[in-house]
Amino acid sequence: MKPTSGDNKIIRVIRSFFRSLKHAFNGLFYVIKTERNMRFHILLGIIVFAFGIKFDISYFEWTTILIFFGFTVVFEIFNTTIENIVDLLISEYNMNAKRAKDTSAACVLVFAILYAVALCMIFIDDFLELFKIIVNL
Ligand SMILES: Nc1ncnc2c1ncn2[C@@H]1O[C@H](COP(=O)(O)OP(=O)(O)OP(=O)(O)O)[C@@H](O)[C@H]1O
Repeated sequence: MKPTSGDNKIIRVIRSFFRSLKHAFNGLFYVIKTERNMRFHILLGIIVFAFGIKFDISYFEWTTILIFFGFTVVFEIFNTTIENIVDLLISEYNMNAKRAKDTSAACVLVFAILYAVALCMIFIDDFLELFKIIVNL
């Protein structure tokens, strides 16, 4: 059976969707490859995931961790976007470039601090229990 123009349109839409997906993954891999902080967030995420399983945290706690982890990673990606745009626009030293990069980095910092506080609130009891067991050994 011959493909109709409707079929061709669907194929074009699917191809364009996968092309966009490929570009988005290229962006993600670029940030992972170039940003040490991003690799740190991922490593921390894996450790937190392991602790979450070990201490059998609640559904609400998993959701909280997921939201904090997700936003920290997203802010790190945006930070890299800002850095690249600034470098594209200005190659020499410029006070506005400095402020743009510093404030963009501050977004990640503020959220990372809130993430750390949330992790402490979630795991503090489990860690205290573990500490007591170790001390009593
Ligand atoms: N063109 C510029 N003019 C003035 N200051 C700049 C400029 N480019 C970078 N800086 C300063 O140097 C810092 C580091 O910038 P750089 O582009 O090296 O980011 P980075 O080391 O990748 O940062 P991060 O570790 O947050 O990803 C910036 O936060 C800013 O204070």
